[in-house]
Amino acid sequence: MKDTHLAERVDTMTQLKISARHVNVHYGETHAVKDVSVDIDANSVTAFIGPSGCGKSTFLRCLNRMNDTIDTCRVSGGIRIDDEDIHDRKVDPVQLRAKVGMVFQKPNPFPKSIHDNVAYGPKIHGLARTRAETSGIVEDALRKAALWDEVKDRLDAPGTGLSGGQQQRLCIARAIATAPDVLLMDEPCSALDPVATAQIEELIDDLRQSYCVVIVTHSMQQAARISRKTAFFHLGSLVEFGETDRIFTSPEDPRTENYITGRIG
Ligand SMILES: Nc1ncnc2c1ncn2[C@@H]1O[C@H](COP(=O)(O)OP(=O)(O)OP(=O)(O)O)[C@@H](O)[C@H]1O
Repeated sequence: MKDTHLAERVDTMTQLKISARHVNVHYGETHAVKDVSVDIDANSVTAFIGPSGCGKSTFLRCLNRMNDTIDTCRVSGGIRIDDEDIHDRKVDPVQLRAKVGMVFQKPNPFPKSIHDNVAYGPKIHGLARTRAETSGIVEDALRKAALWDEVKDRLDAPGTGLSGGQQQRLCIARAIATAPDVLLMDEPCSALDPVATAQIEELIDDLRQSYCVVIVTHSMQQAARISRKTAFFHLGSLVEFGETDRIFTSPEDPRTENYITGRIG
């Protein structure tokens, strides 16, 4: 009996990727994220949902210290990834962002070729020393982003010339190319049509096997389709967090229920 408990505990421990404790974020006088604590699993998709302005994106940006780049923004509390404090003095935020990649709402390829968009990160992080190594990383990342077959014959063409959905997959390939463990996605499908959205959702489902994916979405249907756990935010607070199926079928907090039934938000 004891052994079973231990096995369960070890299993739980090995699955934990990100642990946030009492995270608060202020922009000047605005208290955007209020005392948020949450544990996020490895190799899993976790969705952040909630009405506009509830702090989902702000909290997401805490996970790779992207808020450090905003002058008025103050973050307090603890965030550990693989049990390492991401605010420790020895953590270089640029390295952290390579390990915790980010994909934004609007596809934002660099004004460079498809190849160079993906090669850029590995080059600046010293992951590729030779042309052959770079090509290998580019191909691997484009394959993982389910884009290789569509672009392999035109790697020198500009990334900005691709369709919206292809551009977003290029941005995912760019994030993957620096060998991250975590992929943060801030409404990655909101600028895409339903076909491109379905392709990205399918891709996220594949990526889950190798990465910890955290996605902010306005679409509850999307959260229900792709995530294993869901966090519902409201007015800066994390109101409820748990298995996605449970959150959508039997939420514990009336605010969650009001949101998923369309009464707020
Ligand atoms: N750069 C910023 N400077 C000042 N205030 C900001 C900034 N970014 C966000 N805020 C404020 O912080 C609060 C949370 O915003 P945030 O963008 O995190 O919410 P959200 O839930 O992601 O919203 P949405 O779904 O509309 O993107 C809001 O009141 C917003 O106005």
